[in-house]
Amino acid sequence: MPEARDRLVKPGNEAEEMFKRRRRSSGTIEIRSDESLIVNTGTASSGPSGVAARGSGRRRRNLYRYSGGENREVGRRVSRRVLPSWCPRKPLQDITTVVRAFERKRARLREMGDERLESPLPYGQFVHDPSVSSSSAPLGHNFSLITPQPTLLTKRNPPFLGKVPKILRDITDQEAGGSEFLTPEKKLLNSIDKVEKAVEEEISRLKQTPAAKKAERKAKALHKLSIQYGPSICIFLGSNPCVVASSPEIAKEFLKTHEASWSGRPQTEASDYLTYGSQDFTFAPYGPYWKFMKKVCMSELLGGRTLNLLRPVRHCEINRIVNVLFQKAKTGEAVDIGCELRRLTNNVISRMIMRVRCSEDEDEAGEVKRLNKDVSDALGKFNLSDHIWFCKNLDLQGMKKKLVKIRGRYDIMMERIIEEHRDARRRKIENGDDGDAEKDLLDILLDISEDESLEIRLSIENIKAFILDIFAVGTDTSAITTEWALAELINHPKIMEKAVQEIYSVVGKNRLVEESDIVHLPYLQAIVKETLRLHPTGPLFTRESSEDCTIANYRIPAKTRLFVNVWALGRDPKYWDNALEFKPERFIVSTEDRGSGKTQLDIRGQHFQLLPFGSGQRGCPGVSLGLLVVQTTLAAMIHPLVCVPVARLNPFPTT
Ligand code: HEM
Repeated sequence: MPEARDRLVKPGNEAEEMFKRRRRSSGTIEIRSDESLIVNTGTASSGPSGVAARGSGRRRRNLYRYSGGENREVGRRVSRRVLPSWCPRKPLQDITTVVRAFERKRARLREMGDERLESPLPYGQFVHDPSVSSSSAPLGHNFSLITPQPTLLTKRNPPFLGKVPKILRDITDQEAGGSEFLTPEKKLLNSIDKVEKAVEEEISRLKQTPAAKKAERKAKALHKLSIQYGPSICIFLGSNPCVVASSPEIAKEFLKTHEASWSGRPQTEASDYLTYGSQDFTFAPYGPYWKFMKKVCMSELLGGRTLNLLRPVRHCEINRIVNVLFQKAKTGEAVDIGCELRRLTNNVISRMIMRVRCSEDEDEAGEVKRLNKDVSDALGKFNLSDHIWFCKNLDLQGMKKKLVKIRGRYDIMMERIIEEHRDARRRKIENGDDGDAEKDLLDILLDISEDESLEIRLSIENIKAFILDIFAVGTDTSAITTEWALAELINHPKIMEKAVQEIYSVVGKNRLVEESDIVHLPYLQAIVKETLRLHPTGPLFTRESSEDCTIANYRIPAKTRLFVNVWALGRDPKYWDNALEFKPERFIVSTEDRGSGKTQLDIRGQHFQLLPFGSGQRGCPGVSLGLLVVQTTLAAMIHPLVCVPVARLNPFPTT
């Protein structure tokens, strides 16, 4: 942190002067519940820079603003961007006030016996690492997996989960004792370094928030609007007209009654460029090419036969994650569950497509993972050029440059992988071996592209774009669903207990759950459905109209965007009793219920109050794969085994 150090080396030891000045001031510091600090400077108060503050003895409004190193009073024209009066004259030069304030708040909370200090953990298996802030990730970032021990249930969490407060506390501890040999400057430097590092870490974590989680926040905001204005609302995103469907009836109108008009997808600059001009599947316009790919997907690529063929790949990856968790539990190490789950789904998809794992130690695999992340980020980012017509060619956010780089890297990697596959295929043909046993999705796509009898010939761009699609939509979705399911189970120990008992009764204690067990685990299936109802990973899926149509008496022009608010549909009180409660039992149909004509709620798009995979022709073609991965992984993670089998990491040889 060279700049901070430079600031401190000033003639006349300015930092020490400031320490003294601060000690002289008799002001008290209050802390608001949102952790912002306010100085109550007493009757003859003066600000840190010696400028008198107006009024006295009251909570003061922020009257000082940082300008050219001085915290000056700004008078009546109070700027909205002002620093509070306790703020030091130069940023981060003296943080003792901040540190002391946090100390006081801690002491006050201790006096009050803050309830949060007393809260027991929900379930013995997972302990939240208090040093890490909670985030939109259902499990936060770090969870320690601990072998179930009843005593652990009483372990207490400290009041604040944020990392920065913890560091500030450490700094005060450092000040309190043991560091008397350090000069004030050294202490300050250490503190500034620590705070800066922590803030940088927090920011980079925020940046890593997957697009699916950001989408959930948007869905919540639109839900609030729909409560006020009704189930179908029209909004403008820049110059683009959009409609939002927030009730099952309206969703049905769009997705079933007028399905043909709403089977397109809106294009964005990112989707168009990364998919070689929408030559993929997800963003392809509704037409003959899309229909051909849909047929190929359902019969070949994501159909039952291919899924069976690639079952060992999934089994092996689930085995691996169970091993990792078990090893870490033995040593008491913290596990970032979200990260492990994303690694699992990345590996599953990557190995199913091209036999390459996404583990960090292999160069190529690491690049697959990084690219996947960059592509998801680019596709999920709000781009002004997509919404404001005069920004179209300006590239104000530097998006175009980023896209060119990402696609360049992707081209290089994919061309090499395709070439390797072609070589392997040639060798196989020369050896007279044309069996299906070790075919991956890329092999199947190459077979299709070489088949001259088909109505559409796939180009290399089509293949590359399709693979990019599957990575973008097939990895995070399954990982986040599993993470949410785990979070719900941790918060509902009785449901967890019931699920574990069910797994015991079907699988026993000596072997790992397999995909073939899932049909015999109805309660586990219900848990996953309930998770998808409350936490759909596609909370707001989009379509675009190809022609004018009239819905709910509103005339909607062609090229209007549709947002289906799946998040709101799953909470509609008209369809769900105690909609906010996590209750898997609502998906269990007893024999008596069946006798009285009650049927299972369908999750594949027949019931419009539950659309986690969309609906109709354009619905998700990866439902079966997604459900298999989520259900089996969840079952394997909550199933306490007597011994954990050693992962066979390579059932299929990598090319
Ligand atoms: C829990 C996991 C998953 C969820 C919640 C999910 C959800 C969705 C949703 C909501 C859509 C939009 C549907 C619509 O417009 O009606 C979609 C589309 C799609 N999904 Fe999934 N998905 C999951 C897993 C997967 C997997 C594993 C794959 C493939 C390997 C996949 C491939 C696709 C594709 C290709 C589309 C675009 C379909 C089209 O435009 O025709 N999904 N998914």
